[in-house]
Amino acid sequence: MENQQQHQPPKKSRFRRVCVFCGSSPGKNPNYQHAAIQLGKQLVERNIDLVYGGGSIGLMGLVSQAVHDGGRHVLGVIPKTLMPREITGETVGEVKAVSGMHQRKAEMARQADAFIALPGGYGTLEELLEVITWAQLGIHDKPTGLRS
Ligand SMILES: C/C(=C\CNc1ncnc2c1ncn2[C@@H]1O[C@H](COP(=O)(O)O)[C@@H](O)[C@H]1O)CO
Repeated sequence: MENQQQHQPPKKSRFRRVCVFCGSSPGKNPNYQHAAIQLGKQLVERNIDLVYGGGSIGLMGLVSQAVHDGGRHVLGVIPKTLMPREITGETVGEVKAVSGMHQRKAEMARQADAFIALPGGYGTLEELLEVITWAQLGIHDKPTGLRS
């Protein structure tokens, strides 16, 4: 049984790169941090790369570290002005600096095949609602999910 589990073929996904929106804080409930790490590991298990807001703090830092540690590509998209606030220490993967918040969202949406939102604050909510309304307007037809 143990051997069978070790030799499971990798799970296949129709998505190549998924965008994750999540909090720049770790949140009060440890389940949120656990969910961020688990989501990162599930992306790795399915051979899916990550695009996200580029921060190294909070849940953003946890999910990006998990994907990077698992050997998948991480693309962080972040406005230059937010770097001192949302990046502390080493960054993981590729960091793309953009000129503003709108450019960030547009670039994340362009790069992703689907969107997943984890717990977060107003920023996460804003990002999630924007991609939902873009879908409503027919700007994209990429699936959007919420892991609450
Ligand atoms: C300021 C502008 C628009 C409205 N605000 C935001 N739009 C997009 N992303 C945002 C906004 N405010 C914060 N963020 C980012 O969301 C991430 C998570 O933040 P949270 O509050 O911890 O959930 C974080 O990277 C924020 O930078 C101008 O168009």
